[in-house]
Amino acid sequence: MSAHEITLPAPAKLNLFLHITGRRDDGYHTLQTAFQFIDSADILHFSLRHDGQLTLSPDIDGVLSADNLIIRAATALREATNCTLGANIRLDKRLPMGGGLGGGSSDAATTLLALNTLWETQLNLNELAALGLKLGADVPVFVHGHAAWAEGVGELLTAIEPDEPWYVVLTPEAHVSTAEAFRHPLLTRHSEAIKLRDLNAGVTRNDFEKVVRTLAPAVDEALHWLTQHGVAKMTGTGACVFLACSSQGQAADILSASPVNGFICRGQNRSSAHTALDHWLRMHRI
Ligand SMILES: C[C@@](CO)(OP(=O)(O)O)[C@H](O)COP(=O)(O)OP(=O)(O)OC[C@H]1O[C@@H](n2ccc(N)nc2=O)[C@H](O)[C@@H]1O
Ligand SMILES: Nc1ncnc2c1ncn2[C@@H]1O[C@H](COP(=O)(O)OP(=O)(O)O)[C@@H](O)[C@H]1O
Repeated sequence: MSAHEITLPAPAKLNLFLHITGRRDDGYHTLQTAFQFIDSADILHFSLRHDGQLTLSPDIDGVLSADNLIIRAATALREATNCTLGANIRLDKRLPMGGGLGGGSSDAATTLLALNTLWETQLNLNELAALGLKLGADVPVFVHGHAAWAEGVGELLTAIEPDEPWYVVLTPEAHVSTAEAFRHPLLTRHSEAIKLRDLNAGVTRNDFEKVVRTLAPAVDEALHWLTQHGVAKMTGTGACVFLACSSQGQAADILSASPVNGFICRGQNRSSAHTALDHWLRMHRI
């Protein structure tokens, strides 16, 4: 393994709950949520270039390379640090897109972590998270790499240690635009703020569920079906829905009976991107 190359995962997240508590003057909504990572991930491979060029392959259908959060993250890091190096980046896209699993944000965070290492730009995690926040509200939690209680627009983070259960995640055939969900007239925008200690008191929900169920009948059906087995929730602005299970076997059984496609995975409080980066740093004795 050369010090000019690094391969890191970009894990997905679940929003264990999501309450919208208000709206800022700039139109953005304030929320409370809990993020936990799962062991399903995209895989990104980076190799250093000295000529300043940035390449990404393969393309994602429908996303211009310049709009890809990977290229945007790399460019933001280069500009913030006046770095003149470049990279060839390979993306093995495994996560469903636009499903509330945060794959694009996680790809951006993994890119910041990987290139900050290869380029030796030496930003700390707070500086990388601030850069990431300009790309998307979910990027900071992936940069910090720990399950978190989040407030603000998702950037005020407190590390938490929820259980790490097996989950069934269903991926209904529906695309829900985050912007459309946020501007829906029937969205609950003023949920009462709760305290971190109330997290496990059974009082949480995802405030987007009501509007997304009307916008996307496939989400409604998936939630309806999964609820027979326990407290099912949607993640982010959907479309994916999930259920915590008591064992891997129970998760597999529920998935095999499901009329909707999906996968099973394990909750993780530490991001696999950080675990892999630590391993790489140890191998290179940095
Ligand atoms: C609600 C979450 C929970 O994780 O949803 P998912 O994207 O994961 O489903 C995120 O915070 C989503 O944040 P982010 O991914 O940055 O949203 P973007 O796509 O950039 O936002 C699209 C649009 O939604 C609105 N928006 C977004 C975030 C926010 N806190 N308030 C808003 O009102 C804005 O109009 C914004 O222009
Ligand atoms: N590297 C990337 N991976 C996924 N989506 C990306 C990426 N770069 C830009 N996008 C855009 O971001 C949108 C949201 O993607 P994603 O993060 O997968 O979903 P969500 O925000 O619902 O969790 C995609 O539909 C796509 O247009």
